[in-house]
Amino acid sequence: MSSSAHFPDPASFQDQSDRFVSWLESNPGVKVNSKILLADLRSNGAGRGVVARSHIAEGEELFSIPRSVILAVQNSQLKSLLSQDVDALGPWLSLMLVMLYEYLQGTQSKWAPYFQVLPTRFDTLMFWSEPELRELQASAIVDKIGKRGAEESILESIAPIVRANPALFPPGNGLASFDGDAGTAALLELTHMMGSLIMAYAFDIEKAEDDDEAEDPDESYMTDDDEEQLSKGMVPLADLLNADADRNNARLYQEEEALVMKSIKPIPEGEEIFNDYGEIPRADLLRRYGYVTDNYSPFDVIELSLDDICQAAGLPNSNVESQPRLQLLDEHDLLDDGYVIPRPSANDKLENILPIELVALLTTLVQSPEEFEQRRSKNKPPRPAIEVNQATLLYKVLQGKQVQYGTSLEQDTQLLHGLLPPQSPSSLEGSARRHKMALQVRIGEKEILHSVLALLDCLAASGTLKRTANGDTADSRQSKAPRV
Ligand SMILES: C[S@@+](CC[C@H](N)C(=O)[O-])C[C@H]1O[C@@H](n2cnc3c(N)ncnc32)[C@H](O)[C@@H]1O
Repeated sequence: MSSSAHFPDPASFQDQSDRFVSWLESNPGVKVNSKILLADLRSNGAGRGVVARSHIAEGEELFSIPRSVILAVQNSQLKSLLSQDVDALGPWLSLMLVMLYEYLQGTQSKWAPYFQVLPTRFDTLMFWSEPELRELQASAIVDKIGKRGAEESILESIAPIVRANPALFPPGNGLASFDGDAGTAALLELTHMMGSLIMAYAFDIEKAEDDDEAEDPDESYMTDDDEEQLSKGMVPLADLLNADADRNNARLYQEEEALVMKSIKPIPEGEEIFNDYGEIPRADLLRRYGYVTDNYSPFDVIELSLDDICQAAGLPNSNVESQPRLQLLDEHDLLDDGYVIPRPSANDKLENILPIELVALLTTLVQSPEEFEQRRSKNKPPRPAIEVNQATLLYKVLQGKQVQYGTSLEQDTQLLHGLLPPQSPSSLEGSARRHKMALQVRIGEKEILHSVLALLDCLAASGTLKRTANGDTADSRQSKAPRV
């Protein structure tokens, strides 16, 4: 998110910031260091952010937010107004319901000035149209958006509570109720807004007696197993810090009475104060936070699906029940739906970047029938190794993946350069901005495909690749060997 278009009433942007800070400071116990400033960073494409007014030393307290100010289930009145146990909904849905309640209270809500600075529109993948999503081409991220699952949970768990309590959840906007098609659409829109805010803004809140460091808001949109999860809360101001990979210079500490943001290095005057969202591939950054910067490119990955690997190996399908090779791996907990390969860095060797489960799968798939039967009769998984046949199969999978993207790395690089002058990245809005971010994501993934193929080429050229034990050559079992 970046621009005016994401915020309600953008003409009052600065007033809203000022009112928010005044409201925040009016809460007993809140402390805000006078060396920081809530800044308008829309011209950089970064919405609001926190900036150092003057030099800040390492370890200085930037602000302190008492636990009672956090927008969370335990601090909202809703719990006492409903007969249901709100906490039983789990961390995501319970906070979503509470935020919906507080939002619909309008100015009556304790957090009204806080809602005024939160965006109402997002560039997270949940909100991309089909044509926009197609720009991500073969990126595995497209299958991880989970919009349908989220809507099913909302309709199953949240809608009945909302509809049964119209006095607590007044629909507003000329809508008589949250029933019927129009009501359901409005409810889904509002709950998606709350879900997206939780995904990009909320923190996992540790219990008061725990004094450890904060977790970053890094969970996917309601896709986690809710068991054993910490409760979630919206921490005003702490969530107005942006992040930019290695530019992290502040951290939130969860103390007994308050959540305290401190600098973790000296911050010069005028510099932005950044939180840490984690080492996230740009595809995931886009899914969760709706933005990308090049600083995250070292964390890009590619994901190869089990289906694609099985297909390249000539298996008719990837059903565990009907494929004994997959069954054997599954029994040994070595089977996955997808295999993630990180971006190789300068001196990385192939064996350092390929997950062991992927090598085990490749090894199983290239074994001769006799060899496989031998391992299966002993109920032993294969000994994972990168030999000629495995390398050849991997090569074929990677080439197949390249084809799925539809355009080449060179074409995409040209497209990106043609989009806009690099010095004005934030001048793009709406679909054009999404198009650019999709290009950045798919370029990152294609670069990894190229690098891994190059590593395979090097390995083949080095002459160190072993042939498999049964003497099969790569060419006898696979259609195309690595270029040697
Ligand atoms: C926790 S909020 C930070 C406050 C946010 N900028 C705002 O104005 O409300 C996270 C959101 O900020 C934006 N953001 C964070 N870091 C960014 C960056 N380095 N560049 C651009 N946008 C960023 C993304 O839209 C993300 O979803």
